Amino acid sequence: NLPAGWEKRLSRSTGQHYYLNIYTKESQWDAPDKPAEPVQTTGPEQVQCSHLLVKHKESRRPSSWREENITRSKEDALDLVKSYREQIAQGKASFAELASKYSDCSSAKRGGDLGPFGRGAMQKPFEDASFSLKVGELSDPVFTDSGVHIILRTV
Ligand SMILES: N=C(N)NCCC[C@H](NC(=O)[C@@H]1CCC/C1=C/[C@H](COP(=O)(O)O)NC=O)C(N)=O
Repeated sequence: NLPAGWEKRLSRSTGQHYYLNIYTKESQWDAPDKPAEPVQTTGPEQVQCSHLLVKHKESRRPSSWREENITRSKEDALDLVKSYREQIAQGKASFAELASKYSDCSSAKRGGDLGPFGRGAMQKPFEDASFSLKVGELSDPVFTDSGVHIILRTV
């Protein structure tokens, strides 16, 4: 029978069976004769990201250079972050421009730049999002105890 790490599939177009390597997602017509190996992808040691943080009343520190006492709801923070993301994605504003104006993090002064960081530096949801972005990619909204972020991986 089938070696480990493979799945037998039926090709709808040809009616033939093919074999899918569940790790690499590659497929082949002939039956595999040895187990498929999990691929070890470690990813980068460090990344550099900028972020735009919108805090809300449940943030771990509901205060920032912009606003002494932040009282907006988490939903309102998410709506704001989505609107900023839309403006950036549509090329209506640059990430750095909006981060410097609206980010509730002190990194706003640097267009949102956090500098290079490795795993273990940032809160886990932020780290996981940052390390899964390609260089130049803009994240979807990310929630941490600090608030709601969008993240741009720059290096
Ligand atoms: N290594 C660098 N450059 N600085 C140390 C970062 C420490 C780290 N910070 C975060 O995880 C939050 C979320 C992502 C960015 C970030 C920035 C926070 C957000 O604002 P706050 O909730 O703190 O008021 N402001 C600064 O720390 C942490 N482990 O708490």
